[in-house]
Amino acid sequence: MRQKIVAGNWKMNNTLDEGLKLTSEIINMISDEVRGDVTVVLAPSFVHLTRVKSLIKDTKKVHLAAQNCSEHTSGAYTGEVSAPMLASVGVEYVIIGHSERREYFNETNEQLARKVDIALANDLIPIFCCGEALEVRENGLYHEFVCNQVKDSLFHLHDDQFSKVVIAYEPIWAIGTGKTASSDQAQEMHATLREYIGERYGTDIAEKTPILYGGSCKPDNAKELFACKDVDGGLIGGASLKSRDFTDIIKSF
Ligand SMILES: O=C(CO)COP(=O)(O)O
Repeated sequence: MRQKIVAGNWKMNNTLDEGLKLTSEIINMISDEVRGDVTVVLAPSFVHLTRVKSLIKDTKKVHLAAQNCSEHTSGAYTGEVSAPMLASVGVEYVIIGHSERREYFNETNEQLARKVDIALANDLIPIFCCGEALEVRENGLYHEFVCNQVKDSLFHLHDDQFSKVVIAYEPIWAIGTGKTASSDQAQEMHATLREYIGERYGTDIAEKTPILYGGSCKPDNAKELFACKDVDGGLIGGASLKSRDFTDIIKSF
């Protein structure tokens, strides 16, 4: 059985008080009712990581992610946050290659490959994001586009390294637009990715790789998306900022 994961990407939202309140509400709401095999991950901003960590550290169900890390280990990179720094405050996962980082901060597949390496070297689990823009979807070349993102940033990894990676398929046209991919569209892309991973790493590893869906995932569509054979959970943006919506999504499994 593949690991099921629901991760909340808070992006650049929430003051400290708001983030702590949201975290406490989520902890309380999921206490008894969430399936044991669902891993819940919260990705607050860097400045809130340590405080959120102190709230979640006694629960086994909620884990901590950062939204990004530097491709460098240390040094004169003003404003950057390194993977060793994240590991040292108890972060377990790191989102790498979100489409907003690719678009607004010009992150390239090659740079993301270096971030993945440095995350793994520091025992952080990369949640590697991929996904196509609307024009790529419409010109029909989205399979090649998304598979190339995965190849260029991940396929240099050895089997044991790749086995630690979580993938998030987030079609850009569905992010924050309210226009989710249909369950058929999500399943099709997830199955393509799994097959492509299988060609490189073999069926065993491909079958164990969690592939999350992201893009306007909400309580009213999560059940249908999560029921797809190759959808192993979600990377949730807007709906992760409301405790009720986020926990309803978690309970959709
Ligand atoms: O980008 C996302 C998660 O990383 C998805 O955002 P929305 O759920 O707001 O569409």
